Amino acid sequence: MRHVLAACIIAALAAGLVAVTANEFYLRILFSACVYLLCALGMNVLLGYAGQKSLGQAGLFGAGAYSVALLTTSLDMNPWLALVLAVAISAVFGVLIAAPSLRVRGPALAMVTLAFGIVVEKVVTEASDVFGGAMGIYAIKPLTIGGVPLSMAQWVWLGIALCLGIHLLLRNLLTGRFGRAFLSLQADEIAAGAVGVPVLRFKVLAFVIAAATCGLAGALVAQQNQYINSDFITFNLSIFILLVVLFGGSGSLVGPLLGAVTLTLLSAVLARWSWIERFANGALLLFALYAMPKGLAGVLSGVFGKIAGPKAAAEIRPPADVPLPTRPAIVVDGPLLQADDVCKSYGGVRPAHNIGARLMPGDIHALIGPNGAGKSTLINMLSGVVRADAGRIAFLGADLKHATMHAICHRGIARTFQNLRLFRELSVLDNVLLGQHARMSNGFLSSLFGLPRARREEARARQRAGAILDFLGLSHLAEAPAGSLAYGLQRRVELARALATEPRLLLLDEPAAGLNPQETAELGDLLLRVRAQGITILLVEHHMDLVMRISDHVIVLDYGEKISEGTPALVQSDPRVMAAYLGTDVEEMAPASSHAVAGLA
Ligand SMILES: Nc1ncnc2c1ncn2[C@@H]1O[C@H](COP(=O)(O)OP(=O)(O)OP(=O)(O)O)[C@@H](O)[C@H]1O
Repeated sequence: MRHVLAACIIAALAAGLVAVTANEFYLRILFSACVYLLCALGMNVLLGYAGQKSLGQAGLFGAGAYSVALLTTSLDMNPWLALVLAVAISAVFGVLIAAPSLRVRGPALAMVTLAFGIVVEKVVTEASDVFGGAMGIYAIKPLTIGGVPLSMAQWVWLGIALCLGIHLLLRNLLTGRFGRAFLSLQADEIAAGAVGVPVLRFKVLAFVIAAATCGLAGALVAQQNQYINSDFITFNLSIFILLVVLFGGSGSLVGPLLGAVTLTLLSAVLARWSWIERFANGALLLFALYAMPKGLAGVLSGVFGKIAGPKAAAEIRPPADVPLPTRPAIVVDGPLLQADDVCKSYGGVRPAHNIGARLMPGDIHALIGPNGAGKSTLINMLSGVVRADAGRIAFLGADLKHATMHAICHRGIARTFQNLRLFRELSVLDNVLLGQHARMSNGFLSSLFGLPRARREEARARQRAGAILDFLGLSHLAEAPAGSLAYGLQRRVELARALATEPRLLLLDEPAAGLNPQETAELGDLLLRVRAQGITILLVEHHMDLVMRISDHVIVLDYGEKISEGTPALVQSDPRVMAAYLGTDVEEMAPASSHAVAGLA
């Protein structure tokens, strides 16, 4: 509520300023600040949260402006209705511009969106029959109240009200399930998919939000001026919108406001000298990128953070004996997961060849084998990170071969990664809450409007995340950035995140890698406690002492083929396993096999 109150006070002060300002020039500056703020609010979701770089926002601004122009001039539509439709049309363009983001990333995506902006600019310039070319479109209907066009002060009040409303709506969205999901895309798309975030859907959503606010800004400008031409839709505008977000602080809720107010005022001061204005904008962009990576908002929060003083160091706490939040128990008749004749090859390398496995519920299964045997590849196929070339993978009877990563997570398979894939910049709690993403049911609208359902789901997810952190002895570290922790703790946070998806099957890819003997022993105890909660585990591990101590069933791979499986004792006495580990023939190993394999531990 404090944030809402502060936003309302700022908006009321700005509105009050409008009431006492008769000067049209100042009112136009305030209106421009509102227009840029609208663009920046959506762009902040796209760039600051979802991490998608777009240089084509001018094209979306143009989509809104020309839509409202054509709807009110050619179709004589009511200006308010035209404004709403212009936003919807811009949102559709947002879907179009999002399409390339599903295939390309980083600078390549920036180039594609840049091309979109240039294409829009060229189309409206060249297609003079429709868009009026360089002459533009005149006599656009302005917004009216009771048939009377808005005065300049009323335009600014409308701009302030829209900025306030959209800011508060986006704040609802970004401080919960959706905001975390956007941030996870920016951090690591594979990890995001593994915790149940539908990566493609969320990318498109971020583009649509940015397109809608940019289109709204364009439509307002066209209606206020009652005129639009291609000079409004230049590459400079795209850069300026980007600069507003970066300079204000991308990924911060107040960043767009800080950026829009500062840069609009600066442009107004420098407007007389256009070459200085461009130079200043370029210099500020460089400055923002190099000296203030978190923008003005980052600088301010750094200053206030220092005044508040450093946080007290957290002491280590033992795990609590609390139950894990889990899915309702089901009776499984047969294996939980069954893989049959699964194959995978990369060119000449064949990490999986006709592999079959039956994972019985409630057991700890271990997948072992020498380096390069194909263990991670099998885990990747089971979790949807890579697709099997052939064979069948069935989980609780459903075929997983073509399922996406997030769908597999929704079904109840969670995983950790051989090389940690934490959301390093996010807190431990947010990492675990991301694990709850698939278990939350609040959709877009309930999150946007902060409806009771969204609040209930958030409270429930936080309570469950708290229980998981207690279970793993991490609750005292909840607010620490995950990337700041010691390696062993980071591994535990990744386990907590996987457990937060409330899996039926937990896939662990070398969870003891990099741990010291004491940490490895503690991990073993922890996994036994996880199994006791009814969660089946498949563990890839090189630490044979750990494998032999906790596993019920061991599968051995070598050169992409299953060479042995059974109880730890059975596998230990299998000469083929010893031969695979020592790189010798089976015949040579046979006499001394059981002693020798025991020696692996
Ligand atoms: N994306 C890929 N492209 C090409 N080759 C790959 C790819 N992924 C895995 N491989 C190859 O497949 C083989 C099996 O790799 P995988 O990582 O599954 O083995 P592993 O048993 O997990 O090994 P380690 O114990 O060393 O992690 C290796 O030769 C590896 O180089």
